[in-house]
Amino acid sequence: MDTILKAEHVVKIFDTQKKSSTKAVDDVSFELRKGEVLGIVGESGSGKSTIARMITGLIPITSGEISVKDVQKKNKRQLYDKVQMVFQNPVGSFNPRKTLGYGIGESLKNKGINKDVIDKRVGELLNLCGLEKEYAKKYPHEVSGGQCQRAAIARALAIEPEILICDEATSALDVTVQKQIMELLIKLKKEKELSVIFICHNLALVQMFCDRVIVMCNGKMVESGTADEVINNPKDDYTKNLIDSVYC
Ligand SMILES: Nc1ncnc2c1ncn2[C@@H]1O[C@H](COP(=O)(O)OP(=O)(O)OP(=O)(O)O)[C@@H](O)[C@H]1O
Repeated sequence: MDTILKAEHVVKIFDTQKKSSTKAVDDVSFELRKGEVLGIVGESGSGKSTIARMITGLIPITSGEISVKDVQKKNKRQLYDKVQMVFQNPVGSFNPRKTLGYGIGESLKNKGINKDVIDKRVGELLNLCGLEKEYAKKYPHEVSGGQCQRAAIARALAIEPEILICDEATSALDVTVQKQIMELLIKLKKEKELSVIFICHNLALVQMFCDRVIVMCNGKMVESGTADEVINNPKDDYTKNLIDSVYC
């Protein structure tokens, strides 16, 4: 499988005050292959979201490098077209005064695409994500959390990115809806060859749906491998504890 994203010796230091700083990510290297779902797990504060924010260019990298295939260094426009992100709180991520359809089509409008084409595309995107096209007329507060997360995924897919980063995107949803959203991501991976980075606390979901997993602890990557290897046969003590705390 082709490598689509490569992180090499990535470090992120946050300077909180003059005398104190936090090494949120410490010498992390990994790669994402085309059409795979890569899970990132680890306790709260272990650096998972910081990795996601560096990949999308929301925050700068202190040292090391993250390269995305066919994206020139520091070209934010190219990066935005290739990498999209979905967050934990779908309702809050939409403008409450605008319809879901408006939110889904906004990036296309910004590209100068005409309204009829956008409306058609929004309907297709909603269908792809398991919602009827009538949902385009609804407001974020008029739909369930799971439906809103589907709409958020539709919005992220509007400009046909190759990489989707889901940062705790299922965490606020109940278990059945979490599984449905994961099944949608797997469908998109198969149909669109989408590569997904799935940041999640739920190891059972990660084992079920991710191809490979990396485990973060205090900013360091302590283990990586296939989901089955890491979860059924963890080598690192931290991973063992993480798994025991969930399954015991
Ligand atoms: N903007 C910031 N300024 C200072 N410190 C930060 C900032 N953002 C994150 N940190 C710190 O970096 C570390 C890693 O945070 P991060 O949000 O990446 O963890 P996480 O693994 O995603 O946690 P969670 O699972 O709770 O979302 C934490 O110690 C956090 O307090």
